[in-house]
Amino acid sequence: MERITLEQAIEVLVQQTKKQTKTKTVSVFEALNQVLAHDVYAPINVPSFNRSAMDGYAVKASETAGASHETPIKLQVIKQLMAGDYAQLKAESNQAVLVMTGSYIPDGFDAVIRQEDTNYGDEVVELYASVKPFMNYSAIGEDIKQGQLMLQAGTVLTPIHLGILASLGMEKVEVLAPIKVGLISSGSELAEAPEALKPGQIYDSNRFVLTSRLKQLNVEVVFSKKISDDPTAVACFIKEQMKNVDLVITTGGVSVGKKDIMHEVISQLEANRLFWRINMRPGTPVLASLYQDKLMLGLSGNPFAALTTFELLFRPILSQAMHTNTYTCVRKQARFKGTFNKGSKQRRFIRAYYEDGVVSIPTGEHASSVLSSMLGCNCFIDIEAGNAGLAENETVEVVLL
Ligand SMILES: Nc1nc2c(c(=O)[nH]1)N[C@H]1C(S)=C(S)[C@@H](COP(=O)(O)OP(=O)(O)OC[C@H]3O[C@@H](n4cnc5c(N)ncnc54)[C@H](O)[C@@H]3O)O[C@H]1N2
Ligand code: MOO
Repeated sequence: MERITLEQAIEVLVQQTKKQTKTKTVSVFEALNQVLAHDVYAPINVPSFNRSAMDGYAVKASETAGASHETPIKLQVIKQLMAGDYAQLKAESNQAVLVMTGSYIPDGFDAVIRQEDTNYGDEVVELYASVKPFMNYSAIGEDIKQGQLMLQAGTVLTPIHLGILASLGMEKVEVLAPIKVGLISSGSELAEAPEALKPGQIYDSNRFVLTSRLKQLNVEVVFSKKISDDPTAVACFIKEQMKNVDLVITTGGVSVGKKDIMHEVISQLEANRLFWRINMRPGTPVLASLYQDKLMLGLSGNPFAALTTFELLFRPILSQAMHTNTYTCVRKQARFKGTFNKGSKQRRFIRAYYEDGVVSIPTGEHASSVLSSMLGCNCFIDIEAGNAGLAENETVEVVLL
């Protein structure tokens, strides 16, 4: 089978991804990182009344003209309104209302003079400065106007979004149900703590990286299982579990070795192979298939390869499923700092750190089998096929994580 490009692979995967149709209603408190199912229009004005932005006195601006320490103006204080108080008043001439920051400003008053510019009077207040109309006055709807489109369907909810929903008095919100993913790391060499390592074994790290990454992306991880290199065991497990998930991700067993069992798994399941091998390093031998009309994404077992192909392939799938492009990797041009001498016949992604238009690479190993030098990295540099290496100050393209 011909190797395909990364873009072709993404296109095939996205085409086979069904959009999530299930929604659920959650409390705004629980909605962090979930995808909004519908547009939200503001049901109320925020604030829903004219309010004071200062501790002071609500006045009519025109009645403060010319006030100074030499020529104070006296107003009658007809009411004291703390934040949360309300009173229906009829403003008459030369009157003021003592207000606090956040207090309701009764109709007829159009500005607030801060208390520092007064004698703090209780019944009569002396003003030592004038104010312009709407000074220190936060008008109804200043923050949000009733009827305004506030949040669009497909928004991945952040703390600010939740604050906005809360300020609109919304207790619950309808979100897309997270998609369900099952994860399998395959390999007879894989151990898991507290098991002691036998000679020839390594601890399974892929499952921990990918499961936690899926959770960060608000995906429901239905199972996360380590299985030995036994194609029948893996096929049986997938057969049994496929009904519970929207997609299965596996790591390991996709290359050409005797124990690269995922080819046999696909054949036992009679799944439909979509592609095998992408023209890129790391992670070349990605094996994608369709089983029971659902995607199975077989990633390489090498930890850096598994992580890279997960980010590059799964995020477009998730964006498609969740009706949003928020998960899609952001690309930027950057100035390369350092040197990278490894030439590359194939397109290559290397781990790096991007900040303020400059990208640098870690000093550790760049091998596909090495996870630790990913520490502190926040992007990949996308290096085109045939590149001889990277030179200082060269402009490169980075994919942000
Ligand atoms: N003769 C050839 N050999 C290999 C080729 C090739 O074209 N011809 N391709 C190489 C490339 S490139 C890659 S990438 C790997 C892909 O191997 P697999 O995806 O089949 O993965 P495994 O062989 O199962 O494992 C590779 C490596 O990663 C370790 N591993 C596996 N699972 C985990 C895990 N969950 N946590 C941590 N480490 C894991 C495993 O022990 C191996 O060391 O094939 C090359 N070979
Ligand atoms: O494709 Mo592999 O480059 O070693 O991860």
